[in-house]
Amino acid sequence: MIGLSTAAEVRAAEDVLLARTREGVLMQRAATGLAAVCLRLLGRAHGARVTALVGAGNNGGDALFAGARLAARGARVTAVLLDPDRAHPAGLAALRRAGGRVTGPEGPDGLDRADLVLDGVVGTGGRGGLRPPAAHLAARAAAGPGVTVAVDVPSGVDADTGAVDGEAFAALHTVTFGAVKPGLVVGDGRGCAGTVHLVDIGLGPHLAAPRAHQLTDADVAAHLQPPEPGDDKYSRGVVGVVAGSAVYPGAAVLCTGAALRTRPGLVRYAGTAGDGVRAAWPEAIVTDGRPSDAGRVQAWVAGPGMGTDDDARATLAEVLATDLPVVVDADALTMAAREPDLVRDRRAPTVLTPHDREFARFGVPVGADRIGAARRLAAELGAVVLLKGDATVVAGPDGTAFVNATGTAELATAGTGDVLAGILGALLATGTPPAETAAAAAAHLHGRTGQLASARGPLVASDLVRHLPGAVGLVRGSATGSLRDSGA
Ligand SMILES: NC(=O)C1=CN([C@@H]2O[C@H](COP(=O)(O)OP(=O)(O)OC[C@H]3O[C@@H](n4cnc5c(N)ncnc54)[C@H](O)[C@@H]3O)[C@@H](O)[C@H]2O)[C@@H](O)CC1
Ligand SMILES: Nc1ncnc2c1ncn2[C@@H]1O[C@H](COP(=O)(O)OP(=O)(O)O)[C@@H](O)[C@H]1O
Ligand SMILES: [K+]
Repeated sequence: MIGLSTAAEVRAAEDVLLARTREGVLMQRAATGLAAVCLRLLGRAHGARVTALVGAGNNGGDALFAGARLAARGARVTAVLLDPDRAHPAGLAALRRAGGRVTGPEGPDGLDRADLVLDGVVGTGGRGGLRPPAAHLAARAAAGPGVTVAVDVPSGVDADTGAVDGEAFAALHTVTFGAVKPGLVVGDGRGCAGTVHLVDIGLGPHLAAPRAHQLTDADVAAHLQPPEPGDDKYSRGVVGVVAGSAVYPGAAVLCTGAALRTRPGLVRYAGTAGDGVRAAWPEAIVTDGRPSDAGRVQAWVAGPGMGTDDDARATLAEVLATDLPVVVDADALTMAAREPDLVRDRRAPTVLTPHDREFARFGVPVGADRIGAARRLAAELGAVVLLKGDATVVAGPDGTAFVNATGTAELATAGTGDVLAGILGALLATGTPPAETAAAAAAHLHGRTGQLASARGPLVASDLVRHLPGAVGLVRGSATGSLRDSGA
């Protein structure tokens, strides 16, 4: 798991370490790591043109020291000081000693010819969007030829939430120190950060346990283990699906198929799309009756394509009245938003899977802080909230959060959400991981499946179902690979 630490958590750990190390040691560690990534990106130092945008705080200090290291190896470095009187004095002296050039915000900045642009305007000390001279330089850097590299956090991005209030630096790479900040992987900040490189500056032992994480293939593989000799179809988790309708059988077919393809134990379907499900998935056990006619299950998936009429409402209420985990998706979300007590009164885990418009039906729009929004609704309803999007966020009622690290924009097509609901049902039915972890694992697997299914071109939702076994194998396989890589 990759921990996501807030700016305050990083600062607290830095304070402990600063008191125990010689002055400037942490900044040197940061600048050394930063310069090493820049060298890798440049491929050579000698003759490379580097422009560093330098603000008045320690973030600017990192950029100046890294610039000094690059200049010492023969790079032609220009530091653009946004506030010349307040630039980090030791960093500035180091850059000058190494032969770097220094100019002001209106001076010859070299942005039109740079091979690499360092953004050291602001880091974790930043508030709000970039102000005029910095905003103008950031826009020129984005339009210019240089590889854009943000120091710690792209300037203008809120490190904790990923919110961008106004202008921000658009980086192709972000070199971040001590811990990955949530704002680099979620919301608008994710788009500004590009590829994130983590530099270890020794904060690890002093960091508070993070309240947000990203799962890796290895984490998810632990929930996708192959069956053992003693397993039977029941022990692998029995999923119940209430979805689709006679008019719209597609959602039921996709959801049932996804549950079967994730963990082929047993899937029971109850509803009015039974004929479609029977035709597509002879493996499923289908009843045209109510959920209580379906037989015993270990988790329910409710909602995709089921409608919101009185009959659908009664079906949803029946499922929610059980003491089993329930995925509340699509039409079931619309009904739950009308009657939140249906969810609030439950004791068994409930996972709500809204996209932004469905989320807003619960009263407040998502806004720029996606983790905060998911946490708020999760706490209010005592449920797990899986907020779909470019980087899907999962939050539990206790504030535990996950940001998904897999996926592709090719998933923005009808029916892919129905597939996610089916995957999630399959993972919940075994009852082993906590519901928020199961939800995060489902989002991870769904994203990997999207990547696999779109490797050669656009995907439709049924392609996802077809590629699920391959994606499960891929996640299991790369987990084994990463264990080997680490020498375990
Ligand atoms: N504390 C430490 O020991 C370490 C800090 N490090 C670096 O220090 C950074 C934090 O440094 P600081 O706390 O000095 O703060 P920053 O350097 O992030 O920002 C503070 C400065 O930015 C200005 N500013 C704030 N918002 C702005 C905006 N929207 N537009 C333009 N200017 C704005 C402020 O007026 C202030 O001068 C980290 O992000 C990291 O890069 C690293 O060197 C590692 C060690
Ligand atoms: N731009 C995007 N980038 C990555 N994933 C996306 C993007 N847009 C949508 N997705 C993913 O695709 C799925 C869409 O689900 P949903 O909106 O419920 O679709 P539907 O209701 O048609 O099934 C979600 O898992 C979401 O995270
Ligand atoms: K920065």
